[in-house]
Amino acid sequence: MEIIETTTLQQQSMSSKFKRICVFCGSSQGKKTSYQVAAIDLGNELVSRNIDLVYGGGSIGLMGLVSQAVHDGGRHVIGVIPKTLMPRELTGETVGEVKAVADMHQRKAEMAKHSDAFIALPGGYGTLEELLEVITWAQLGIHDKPVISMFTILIPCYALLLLDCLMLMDTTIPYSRLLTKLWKRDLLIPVHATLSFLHQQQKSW
Ligand SMILES: CC(C)=CCNc1ncnc2c1ncn2[C@@H]1O[C@H](COP(=O)(O)O)[C@@H](O)[C@H]1O
Repeated sequence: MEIIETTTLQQQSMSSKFKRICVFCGSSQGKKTSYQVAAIDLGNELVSRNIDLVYGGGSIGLMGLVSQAVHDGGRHVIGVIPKTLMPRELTGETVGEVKAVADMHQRKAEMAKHSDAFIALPGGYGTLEELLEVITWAQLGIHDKPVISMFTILIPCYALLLLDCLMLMDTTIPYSRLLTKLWKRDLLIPVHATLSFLHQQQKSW
């Protein structure tokens, strides 16, 4: 305990259980520059903690920003991309390693297989779908990896409204019970605090 408290951030990252994190995020950059800043910050934070990136491949939107930041920082990037989306006009250039998969289902499975944790940044239908899928898999016990939704942190009203509706309907397990590991309510937390939280929690995973 003593040792952990006095350990520097760098030492902590060396001993981090999280070697690779999957980031779900928009294929567009979004309206607010704060989303773009968050994507670049997240990429830089992964680099500073010696964590590699798994993502959906391509250089478009927030996906492009986070992957470029991780790649520029010298960490390994794995882009998992369905063959049908591979034409450059759809996705742009992919940095790092490209894993070609048959379809979207295989993509999600592959992304999950290679990752120790999941973080969602703002995005559209695709991001929301990916986020909900990994939450659902956790609920079913298919994996026991942390899921952090910066989607709901950065877009609190709409995303939380949707999830809160499900809870009001009592059709889903409340977040707090679903995954004590799933962090949701702390709004406006900067990216580095999100990663620090993940580090603090890592013993429970
Ligand atoms: C045909 C077309 C419009 C391609 C756009 N290009 C794309 N290239 C790669 N992955 C994507 C693309 N569009 C959506 N995705 C997937 O859906 C997520 C983002 O979708 P969205 O922008 O949130 O909804 C990404 O994490 C990625 O897994």
